[in-house]
Amino acid sequence: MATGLFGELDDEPRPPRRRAKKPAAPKVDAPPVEPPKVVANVALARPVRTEFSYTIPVELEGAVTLGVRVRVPFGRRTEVGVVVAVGPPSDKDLAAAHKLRAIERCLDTEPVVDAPLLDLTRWMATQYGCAWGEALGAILPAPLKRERQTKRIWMARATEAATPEALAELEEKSPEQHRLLRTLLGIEGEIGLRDLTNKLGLSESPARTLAKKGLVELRSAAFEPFEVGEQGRERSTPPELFEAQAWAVDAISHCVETRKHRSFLLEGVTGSGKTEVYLRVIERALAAGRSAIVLVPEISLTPQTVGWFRSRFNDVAVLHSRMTDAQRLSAWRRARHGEARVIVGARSAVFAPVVDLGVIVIDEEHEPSFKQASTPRYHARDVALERARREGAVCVLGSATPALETWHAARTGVHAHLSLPERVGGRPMPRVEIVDMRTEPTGEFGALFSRNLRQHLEGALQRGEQGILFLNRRGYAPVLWCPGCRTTVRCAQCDVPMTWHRDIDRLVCHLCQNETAVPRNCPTCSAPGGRMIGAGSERVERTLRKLFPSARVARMDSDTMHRREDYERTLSAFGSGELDFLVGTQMIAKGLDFPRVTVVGIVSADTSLHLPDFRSAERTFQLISQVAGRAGRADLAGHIVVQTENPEHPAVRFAARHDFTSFAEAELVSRRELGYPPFGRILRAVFEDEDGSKAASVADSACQALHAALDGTDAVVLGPAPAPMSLVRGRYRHHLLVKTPVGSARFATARELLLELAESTARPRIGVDVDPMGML
Ligand SMILES: Nc1ncnc2c1ncn2[C@@H]1O[C@H](COP(=O)(O)OP(=O)(O)OP(=O)(O)O)[C@@H](O)[C@H]1O
Ligand SMILES: [Zn+2]
Repeated sequence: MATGLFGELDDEPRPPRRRAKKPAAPKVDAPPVEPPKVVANVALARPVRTEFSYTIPVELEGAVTLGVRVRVPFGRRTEVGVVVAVGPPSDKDLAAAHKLRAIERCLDTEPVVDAPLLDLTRWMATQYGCAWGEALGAILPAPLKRERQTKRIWMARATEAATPEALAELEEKSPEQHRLLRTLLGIEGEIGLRDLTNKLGLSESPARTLAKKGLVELRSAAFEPFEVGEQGRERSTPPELFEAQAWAVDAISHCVETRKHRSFLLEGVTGSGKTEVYLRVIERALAAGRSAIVLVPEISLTPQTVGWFRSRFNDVAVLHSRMTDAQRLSAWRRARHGEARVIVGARSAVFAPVVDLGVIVIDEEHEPSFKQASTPRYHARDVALERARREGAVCVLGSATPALETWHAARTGVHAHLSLPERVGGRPMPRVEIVDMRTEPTGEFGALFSRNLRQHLEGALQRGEQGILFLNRRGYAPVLWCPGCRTTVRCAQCDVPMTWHRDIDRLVCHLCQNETAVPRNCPTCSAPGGRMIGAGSERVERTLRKLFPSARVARMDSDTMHRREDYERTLSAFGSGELDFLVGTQMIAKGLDFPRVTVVGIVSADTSLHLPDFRSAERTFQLISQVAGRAGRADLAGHIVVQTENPEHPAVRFAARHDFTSFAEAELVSRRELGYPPFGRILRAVFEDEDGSKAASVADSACQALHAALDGTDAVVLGPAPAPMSLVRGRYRHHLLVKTPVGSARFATARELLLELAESTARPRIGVDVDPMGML
């Protein structure tokens, strides 16, 4: 039985990186073998940066070509890999000719990866320091990574027997079953079991046990060929372009039509009609016989966004993380055979095997979610630029708040800089008022809703308009604090405070999803009277309902939105005016375009301001601008209220004035001084182990090795130090950073050193992140 090609499913956690076992050597008295004339190099998804040579049996000659998947023996098992080269054996192969083993089977009649994509994955492997096979693993759809495809999935629902009593009984005995059943009880109808367990961080076994007990019904269902936003989209007639839009469309399309590779930054304020520019460029790319890929952050893959594309083009395929195997494979095949010429998707859609790629659009290009958090840790923007360059395509990076890297690149001529400085129809940007929460009287609602925000919400409610309230934190209160011993209740597995979720009356760890009952007395000093401090989206929702008892309110965060249907239903209710206020986390920050929204409240602008990350000001600026951009998009004027305890912070002040340029200029000055991107490059290594001292000591020796190799050069080694998240799921975490100027040869030196260490170390687990987007 073959093990999964590149791990079973790409969203499952990867096993710790270990040194791969070399195939067992045959007995010494094996008869001498004729050296092979031709061997195949096969990339396997193992964390060793090398390919493996195999001989090609006669019956497979001709079938084994570049880019096909093959099954090969590996150690005592077999694995599936991709053929990346076929040719005469190397000297190394010849020296070990008696050890070469033969390919067992060929799984494809035509290559699954074409030559340009094969080259692109090799570039990725070098760039991000992973095995070629691991990079290939990122581009193939999950079903192709397994030899056998699953055709059915499990749907779960709570049964009649799942009464509150039955649920309460599980609470002590089996916290995992309790968590699963409780969540199921909160869902109307059924939900895909894998979606649910992935989200809750559980295996499928609690579900099976619950099914045996009769509390959960599991139904095996065939994949349904349903896609987002497929139904009921009317063809829409495109509006006449405004001058700035027309100019941008022409500049970009000209390159697409004349097959000239070029990259563009399309900087356009929120509501300036960037999407219309993408649509027109794609239209012209299609007319020129070429294909298009549109990348959006997963979170904005809303029916609304997708609908815009479906309403214009016939052959759109959508790729997102919640698709079933069959849907993903079908979209991928349609792209490959030229049936789908427009692909809309999240990060990994950058690899869609379209025919004659003409343009890649990255909307909200500054979003950190374009960087993958696990191996291969690629950034879809960088991959898109590289792919476009290799395939003679055009890359369009669109944003109201470009990443400083992108903006700097545009300023220095790397990207052509196009801008849409005004909102569609000359509408004014919404007025932003900053409220200093330190001076706001703390009454019953004061800490959460300033007088100013209350007034605006009240006005909107009276006029029949709508409001959006944003707080990037879920739960009711993020901290349970004991005034007796001045400690907070923390997760047993992670070094973070537990969040009180009032709807379920549990304390939840946001890192590992563990829950406990709310203790009556302080677990540290046994004193009663713990205080719930701070606020999350649940608290905002409850307080809002108290403030405006007649208002119709919905909350959108990952606790209330379990399925795509939930999300779609809530948004469409909001769109059709069945709701007055929408409360939510970053789930509602972007992409939404509702004409009746006139008030937006940012309940606290401070959540991202004090993160230990050099991008915290940039993130804060982006979040405020995006959320603010949801208001006043049609004929009604918009009001934004930004509540903060840091009203003087440049990120807050400049965002309130919609002044990206001044913010970027100021921020770049400090980036330059500190040698951070875009002026410097960063490498980060994280050392994780259950044994904290082991993680610390290996991090320490890694640092010494880096100092020995780099001291006296332009590279700076920082650390080691405990990572900001210093304990997660029982693993202690230490990290170090290497900083070099852009273009320094030392960057590669440091990367190699760290990668070699990571490959040769079983414990602690060492993760190396090239150009990291986060420092936690
Ligand atoms: N030329 C045009 N004429 C009339 N309406 C337009 C035109 N271009 C765009 N619009 C409309 O203006 C609204 C805002 O456009 P769009 O959503 O593309 O802006 P955006 O720049 O992508 O905004 P955001 O960054 O906030 O998502 C949409 O409802 C869109 O249909
Ligand atoms: Zn935890």
